[in-house]
Amino acid sequence: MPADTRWFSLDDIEKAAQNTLTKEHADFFAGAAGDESTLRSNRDAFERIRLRPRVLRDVSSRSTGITLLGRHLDTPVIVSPTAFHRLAHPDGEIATARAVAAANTVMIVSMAATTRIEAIGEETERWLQLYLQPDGDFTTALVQRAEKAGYGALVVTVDSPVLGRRERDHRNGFHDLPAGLRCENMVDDAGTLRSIAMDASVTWESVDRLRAVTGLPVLLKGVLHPDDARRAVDHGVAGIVVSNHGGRQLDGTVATIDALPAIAEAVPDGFPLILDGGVRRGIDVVRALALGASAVGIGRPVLWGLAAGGQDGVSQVLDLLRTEVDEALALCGVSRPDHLDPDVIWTGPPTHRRVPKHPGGHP
Ligand SMILES: Cc1cc2nc3c(=O)[nH]c(=O)nc-3n(C[C@H](O)[C@H](O)[C@H](O)COP(=O)(O)O)c2cc1C
Ligand SMILES: O=C(O)C(=O)c1ccccc1
Repeated sequence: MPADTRWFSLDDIEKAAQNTLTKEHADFFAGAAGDESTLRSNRDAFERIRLRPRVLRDVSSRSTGITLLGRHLDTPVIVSPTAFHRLAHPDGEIATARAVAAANTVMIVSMAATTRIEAIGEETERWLQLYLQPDGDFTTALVQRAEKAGYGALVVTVDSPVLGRRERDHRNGFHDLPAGLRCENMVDDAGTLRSIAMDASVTWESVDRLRAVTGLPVLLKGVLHPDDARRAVDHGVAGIVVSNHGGRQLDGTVATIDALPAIAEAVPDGFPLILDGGVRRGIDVVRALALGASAVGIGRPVLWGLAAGGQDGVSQVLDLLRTEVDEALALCGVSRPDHLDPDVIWTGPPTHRRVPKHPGGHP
């Protein structure tokens, strides 16, 4: 990275990342399923929600810290699980974990990581994302490794009975990792590399079976329906990630920020709810927390940070967002994330018409 490069927004970092990636890898990171309409609506829905700040409230003493699953974090932004970090940068998941440790937040490590889970940031609070495999013994063995390595929770992705059709990848013929990279945690005891199966037969009983073999808290990722959120609570789940997988699974799903209020209504007060999908600004974090999220996750911006600048790039992504959250809180007249509530959201008639950004992003 040239020393004079300065990034002022996640948008800048996305642009910088594009210059370091091949088209097929950039498309793999950026792309989504079908017409990519969910990918766009995650952003549009945030923009539609307008804020109604309060004034004259002495916000000179502020914090962006939160408590999530009993841990204090310095920022309400955590890292959602994304595959293949070494495709973005040679330091891969290890660089991400170091940046996450420096920001004192949580990294959800993907089952499709290109680094062994034991080698990823012992200094970091990390949770392991799982696709429940048809071979339950394989899943259990991986869970035991995560326990031994000090992972703090398991995050089961439940929006993927089959993989979404990402047409960019099909057009580009992107099906495999390049030579030298592989899903390191899919190597079994016999040394054989397995592929990650999307198991269409998983049910609530599969979640119960996982809970029975681990003492770790289990969260579900990919819930959009309030009845599923209620059911998750009934099944003893420790938290929910309200997610549409960044639009990469079922195209046409509701934007996550639009799905959130009904889910927040369905679960007990204080139940951990993490929202991801389209979070790009501090004001998006404020919108999500005001509407009932305990924290938010970011997916693609972490990959852009990695691609643009390795560990330092991911640090810049997390630092920019934390700074923006702090400023947005102040400007809303709120001194801490847990003081946000729906009162800060405009509920009158729509006031916003989406205006395309000026080409290049500058007026
Ligand atoms: C390149 C890429 C890989 C992903 N890999 C996984 C994965 O392995 N497991 C998973 O549960 N979600 C995965 N996701 C979804 C993210 O966890 C997250 O839900 C989504 O990216 C959030 O939206 P955002 O990218 O707009 O922030 C992936 C997303 C992207 C963009
Ligand atoms: O979940 C995803 O979106 C994803 O891209 C992925 C990639 C490889 C294995 C599993 C999931």
